[in-house]
Amino acid sequence: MTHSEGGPRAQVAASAENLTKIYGSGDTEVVALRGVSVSFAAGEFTAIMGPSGSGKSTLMHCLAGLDVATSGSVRIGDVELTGLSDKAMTTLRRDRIGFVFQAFNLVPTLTAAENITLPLDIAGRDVDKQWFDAVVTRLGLTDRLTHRPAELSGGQQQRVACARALVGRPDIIFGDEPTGNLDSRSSGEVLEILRAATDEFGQTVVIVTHDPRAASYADRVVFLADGQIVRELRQPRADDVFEVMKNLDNPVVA
Ligand SMILES: Nc1ncnc2c1ncn2[C@@H]1O[C@H](COP(=O)(O)OP(=O)(O)OP(=O)(O)O)[C@@H](O)[C@H]1O
Repeated sequence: MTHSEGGPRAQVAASAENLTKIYGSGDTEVVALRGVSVSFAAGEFTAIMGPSGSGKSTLMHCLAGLDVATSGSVRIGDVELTGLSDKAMTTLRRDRIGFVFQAFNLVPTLTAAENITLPLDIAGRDVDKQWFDAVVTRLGLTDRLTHRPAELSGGQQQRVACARALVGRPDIIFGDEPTGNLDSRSSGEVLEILRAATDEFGQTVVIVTHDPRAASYADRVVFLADGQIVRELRQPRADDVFEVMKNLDNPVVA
């Protein structure tokens, strides 16, 4: 098993090595990732930030097995994703990874409660009723459980997607702008529960965000610019994150 600096939290939940992603070819070629190497310690909450187009979503999608890199390798725990069959990949995603993406991907014909337990139902796993109640209560969804997505606000739909990612207690939760559509109160609730997922349940959380305040909930912020990791902050304060972002957005000033 791979270890980073040592200590009880040094187990690696996910990692990328020398990841390159090229979209298109010839005149339309876009190099989205240029040899990115990064690892995410188990039980840590990491935020990925960077200017628009810097490669954040591409990196997250490659890490989560939703997209395939042009070269380099990705591991979830000790499983190397390259070369996994579609079936093995689907099983790994289903059993070990939770997703909170901006496009909520809720099933319109199912109620909120049914959407939340859907991945567990598909996997034939039991729902831990106590944990389900705890998640739903903390996300303020208790009186919305019988509603269908169309009867919920955007923020409520996002919280249902968040509950769905948490309820199976996956090893690692990936969020692409999980608070992007939320007001500051809902946003705080989602971030608090992601924080609790790491602190209380030892899950690993990796989110992409543009919001320095959201990033300040993380243990670590990794900054991307032009497809490369250019900076990292530990125990980030929103002000410090904001300063780094300002300089990345205006590289001449940096
Ligand atoms: N499917 C695609 N085909 C071609 N180019 C793509 C594709 N997806 C992303 N890109 C390009 O790759 C680069 C990185 O995109 P990516 O979405 O990863 O950036 P991002 O940092 O997440 O941006 P944003 O903050 O605006 O969401 C951009 O130049 C983008 O235009």
